[in-house]
Amino acid sequence: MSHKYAIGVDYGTQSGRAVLVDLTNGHEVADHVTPYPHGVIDETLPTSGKQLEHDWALQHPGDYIEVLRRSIPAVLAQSGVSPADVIGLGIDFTACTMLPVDERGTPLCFKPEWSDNPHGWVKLWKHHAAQDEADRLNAMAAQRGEKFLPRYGGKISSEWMIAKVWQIANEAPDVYDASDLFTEATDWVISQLTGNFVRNSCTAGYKSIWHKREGYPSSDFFKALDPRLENLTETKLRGDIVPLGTKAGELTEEMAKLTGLNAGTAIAVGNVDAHAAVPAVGVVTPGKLVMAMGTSICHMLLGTEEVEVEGMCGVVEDGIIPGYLGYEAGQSAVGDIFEWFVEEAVPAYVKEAAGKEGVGVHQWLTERASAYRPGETGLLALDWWNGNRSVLVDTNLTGVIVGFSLLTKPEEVYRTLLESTAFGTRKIIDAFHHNGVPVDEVYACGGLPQRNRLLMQIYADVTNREIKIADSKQTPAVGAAMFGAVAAGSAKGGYDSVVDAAKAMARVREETFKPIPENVAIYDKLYREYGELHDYFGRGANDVMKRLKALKDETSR
Ligand SMILES: Nc1ncnc2c1ncn2[C@@H]1O[C@H](COP(=O)(O)OP(=O)(O)O)[C@@H](O)[C@H]1O
Ligand SMILES: O=C(CO)[C@H](O)[C@H](O)COP(=O)(O)O
Repeated sequence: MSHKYAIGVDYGTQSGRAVLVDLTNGHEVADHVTPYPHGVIDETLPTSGKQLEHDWALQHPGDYIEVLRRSIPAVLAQSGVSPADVIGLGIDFTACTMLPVDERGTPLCFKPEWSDNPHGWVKLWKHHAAQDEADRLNAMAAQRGEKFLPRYGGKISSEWMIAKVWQIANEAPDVYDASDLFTEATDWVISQLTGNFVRNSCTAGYKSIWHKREGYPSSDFFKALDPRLENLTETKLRGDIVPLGTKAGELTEEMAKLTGLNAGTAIAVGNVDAHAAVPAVGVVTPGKLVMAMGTSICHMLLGTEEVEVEGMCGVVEDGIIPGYLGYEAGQSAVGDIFEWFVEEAVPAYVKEAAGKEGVGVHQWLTERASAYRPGETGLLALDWWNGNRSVLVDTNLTGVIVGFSLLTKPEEVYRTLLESTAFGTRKIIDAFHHNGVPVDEVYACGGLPQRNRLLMQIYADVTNREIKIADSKQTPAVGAAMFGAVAAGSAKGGYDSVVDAAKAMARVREETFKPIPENVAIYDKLYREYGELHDYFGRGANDVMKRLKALKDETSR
């Protein structure tokens, strides 16, 4: 049998990337990135220029197809691999990134009657405008003692499906009525590739409160939330829910023309970006935390028992690797915080100096920030620029920096922001480790470990753990390709399980980041201070962040 390949497509926040992977060794033969033509839509609708409210984040579903149209032919051309040797394709996506579609699977925003209604569009994972609905859902679930709540760390996030669907029902009942299905974008793209609509158990479990043994919450619960939602799960959330690695179907003739692949190529069911990354770094057993580090961080961990951990995003049986409980936690802004600083808060002289030296602003700041020892800036920050997604689970929390003086330099602030995200990660690691889900090893993948060594050293020092780095530029995409190979199966030159695929294809670099004992000691002290601030602002001692946000909403209305 000739050499076989699979393609993985990773749909990130700002772009989609395709990787063509050699199935014998996981080698990335070719990759190609397509920035979304419409990017993240958070100010105005591209159709009419209609203004969006605060906390909205939308996407254009056509951009997802554009990624297939541009990036798949590009990797085929770059590699020279024959489409006949590409036996499978898998995708992974941000989540919960959801959209309403009609009976034919057409996104409502493609239809003239809905294109000017923001609720007809894709709500991106970081759309945070359904916080009211999430709060009411959590209060009702707690009051009724719903068994599902502890599985999600005690709180369902406003980023997830039910809060987003309920927001649509509340703010745009006509869109709600016109929607035949609400679907994760990952399942929608797969339905476009294969002509079959199936839901994957990963997003259903983590984002739509579905449980392998118990199914969705009861219709009584949904009725108590809102009578309109009573039959939601049998109607607008209907659809077979199938495990990761299942073959969703085969590439249609139409999509074969668009992508240059052969019709009939095996297509795996959709997956989530961070979850797909886990087998790609070779993690198929418990005790090993995988951090997918980019715009945000998702922390992924396998366990053998269902344990309740404060603020975790969720625990789902078979949610990452079949046979294990998959735990997820996360920080909703990490790279996004650094980007905010670079775009919005550095003085002009920094940009000029970086330009003169021919380096990016991140690199300029990082080089200077590296000259400081831990504690030397006198600064400490809370990493809540986009709310808090784990432990506190509250999108109404905001950022803080303490310790400014007239001598504070931009590179010190940048370093402090890097450190704040590492403290956020340590909170999550501690929550798991001290509650029965051990974290013995840490792995990192995603864009950040490739770009910023200082950041990775800080994470090793703050967590006091050695960090192994994925030997891949596009780890989730490689993971998605592995699932594509599993969908194809060994008879076609793929694999029969993702564990087999990981054994052959996963790769980490030889170089690791090891904690430096003197840094660990200082960061322990700073982490205690971080904990004080965290609890003071985050656990109700001082709700100033929420009052400011409410005032902002009131005055800008
Ligand atoms: N040198 C750098 N140091 C730290 N962060 C960086 C650097 N360069 C880019 N970033 C951040 O990386 C993030 C993008 O991460 P990436 O993994 O490529 O994307 P995504 O999260 O969409 O998958 C952006 O938020 C950006 O601010
Ligand atoms: O919550 C998620 C997964 O469960 C999001 O998909 C993720 O946080 C966004 O990913 P990225 O930072 O790579 O764009």
